[in-house]
Amino acid sequence: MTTNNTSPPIHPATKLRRIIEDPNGFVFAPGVHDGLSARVALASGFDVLYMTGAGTAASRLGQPDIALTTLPDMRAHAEMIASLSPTTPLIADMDTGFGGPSNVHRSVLEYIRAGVAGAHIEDQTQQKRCGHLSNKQLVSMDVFVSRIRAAVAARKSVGSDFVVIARTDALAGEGGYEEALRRLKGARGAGADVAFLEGVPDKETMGRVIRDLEGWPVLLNMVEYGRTPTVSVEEARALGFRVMIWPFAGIAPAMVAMKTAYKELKSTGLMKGQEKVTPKDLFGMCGLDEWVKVDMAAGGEDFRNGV
Ligand SMILES: C[C@](O)(C(=O)O)[C@H](CC(=O)O)C(=O)O
Repeated sequence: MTTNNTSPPIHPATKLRRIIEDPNGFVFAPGVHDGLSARVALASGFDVLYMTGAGTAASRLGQPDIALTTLPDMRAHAEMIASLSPTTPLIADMDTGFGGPSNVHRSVLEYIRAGVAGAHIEDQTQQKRCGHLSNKQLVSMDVFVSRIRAAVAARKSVGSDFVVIARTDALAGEGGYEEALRRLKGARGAGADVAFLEGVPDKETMGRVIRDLEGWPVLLNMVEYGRTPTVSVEEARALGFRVMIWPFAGIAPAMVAMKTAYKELKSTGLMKGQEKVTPKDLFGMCGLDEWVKVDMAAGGEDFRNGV
């Protein structure tokens, strides 16, 4: 009998679930909005990534975060990002789950097949909008809980450790905090793994939700210049949050850098003052060396004389 000493890599969903189930575990994920941002985040040492839906709408479609992205858009984007480092957990935005329980069920199976480790599903209506905009419309608590129930059933149906994150946008609605808490507790009852209170307005509410959901992992959405005051990773952790995402960490600075560069090119006809980036630097960031190794290992000739 032959033995194989190399254990198979741990599936990223299992990795994520283990961190979340460890009472001292903490997940800290930067937003990535496309392949390049994912590459840069990985090269910066992040070991969990967050695919922002707002950033996906902006980078893939050039559109605002107002429900224009469909399941195929989000799934394809997530699959591409997850494929760049198949062992790194990717948490992805799943908006409303894209319909009724059957749609949510199917969306979760699609994300699992795409290699996504976990996703958040919210209680806005189908025509949702970014959680940091005004006049959001909510579905009833029953509809929300049925979305979560469908998501949990989907992951269980394929024996996946996929992490289901229940997001409520109810804080901004008429029922305020009490209604949001009721919804999160309902989602917990339906088997969600993590609570996500969207648009937390102050530190007092941060502490309150942690206390009120004691024993259950809570996510902090750190959208800078949104409704939530900026807190550091250390502070979030000290407050008791177990997951923290920074959705705009890549896309906001990228937009600023592009604006500056395009403006300069348009007005001066030259690109000056930028940090030097050669084509090889860019391709190197995107895995050129690994592809050269793949080619050589297979006995290919393509890169024998260098690139
Ligand atoms: C977390 C979020 O769903 C996202 O798409 O990244 C957004 C972020 C944003 O648009 O500010 C949200 O909070 O709704």
